[in-house]
Amino acid sequence: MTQTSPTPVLYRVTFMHTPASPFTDPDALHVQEDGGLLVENGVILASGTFSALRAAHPGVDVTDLRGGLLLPGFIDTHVHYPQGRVIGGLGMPLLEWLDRNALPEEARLADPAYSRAVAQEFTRSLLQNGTTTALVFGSHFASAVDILFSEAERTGLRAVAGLVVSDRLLRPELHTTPERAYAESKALIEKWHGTGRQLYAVTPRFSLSASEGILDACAALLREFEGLRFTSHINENGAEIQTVRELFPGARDYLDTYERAGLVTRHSVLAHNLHPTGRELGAMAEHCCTAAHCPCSNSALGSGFFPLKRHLQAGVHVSLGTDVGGGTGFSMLKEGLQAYFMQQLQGEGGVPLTPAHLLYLATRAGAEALDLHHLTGDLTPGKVFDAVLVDPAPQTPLRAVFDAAENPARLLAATFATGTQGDLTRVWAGGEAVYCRDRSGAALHT
Ligand SMILES: Nc1nc2[nH]cnc2c(=O)[nH]1
Ligand SMILES: [Zn+2]
Repeated sequence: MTQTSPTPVLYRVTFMHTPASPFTDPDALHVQEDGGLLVENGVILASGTFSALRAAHPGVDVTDLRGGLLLPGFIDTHVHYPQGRVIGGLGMPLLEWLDRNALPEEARLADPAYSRAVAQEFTRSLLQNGTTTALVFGSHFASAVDILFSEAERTGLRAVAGLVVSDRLLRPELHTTPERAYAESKALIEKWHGTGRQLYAVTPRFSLSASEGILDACAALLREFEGLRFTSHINENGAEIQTVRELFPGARDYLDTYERAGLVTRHSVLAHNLHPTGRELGAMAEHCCTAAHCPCSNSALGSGFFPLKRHLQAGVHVSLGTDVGGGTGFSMLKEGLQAYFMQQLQGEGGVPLTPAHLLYLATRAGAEALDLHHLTGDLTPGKVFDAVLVDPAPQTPLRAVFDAAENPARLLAATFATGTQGDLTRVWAGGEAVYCRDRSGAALHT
């Protein structure tokens, strides 16, 4: 990635962010109309009203973004790098979808030329959707993971990613051994963990495809290297859960297959968790791990409703993920809206989500899940300037709402309800403009 400019810039724009959680703090949403954000060397130095910041910093160049709405860069906590080209495999439950749709494509990433093209599409898709940090489910091939990290670093995406490891029940070309999984992961960790914006996540695909030996190899890596993250899948689909039960007769439940190997910690993010037991929720809360909620995928694969209320009551942290390609695309706006819909559809059992909840789930909740909230996830001074500008073009549905809005809260609600990638015109990662689209629709970066 190119160096950030050391020259300070004062951005003039209405901005919103959630430095706290609306699930616990009713005043979590901060709205600054006609705001100012002073950014230098990629870091936010000061924030407030534009007029106050202008008075305090009269000589600084101003970038005028009035008419738009600035939000923190989105944080997608569950998205599969090798599945961008198989979005849209509708009409199948999880295990059939994996066999027929996802795994044949994942096998193609053995070819570095193919994986480079996919990595470029993937990083571009995330950035142009305003996602500046992602917990990425990598590839089964070390060469493809290396290519992903180099593309992420080149484009400015903060990827928390790793080699996906499995040793049974997928396809032979996707299987490895505990020894090879350990050795290949270690080499990637030594090259990429903490390099630039990149971090490493130890990633067994799911217990269904992982022997105890390979889970132990994952645990050895977590013990050996500081600050690694861990991610996998859990409790997504009835047939999957039943198979895991049969494969691990000694485990108390699905979580226990990871827990007894020492894989469930503050740095663990488990995707889905649609069908948890009370014990699993209690243990997840105790270990301070996160459930990544992926509502578009849950709907597309017919996996079920996410029991958000039970997670919150148990004290389990929840973040949001697109789960491309089980999910339907890279938009965290669409994902937030689908989360809202699915809670609405649960009636009394659902949690009524406000636009502040959706913004929190799409930004700060992900930063907390990844233990990166000291760096990103909101726009308070001291944070890196990871941000996205919503600035709908004239004569579009969202522009009509923006122009008519009587208060800024309406802008946020409408952005989630009807905003698309086409309404996002600029994205910054670490203060650098990594995506920019002019009014004609031409992409100027990435
Ligand atoms: N949704 C989803 N669930 C999984 N469980 C194991 N692999 C996958 C995957 O690729 N997508
Ligand atoms: Zn997934």
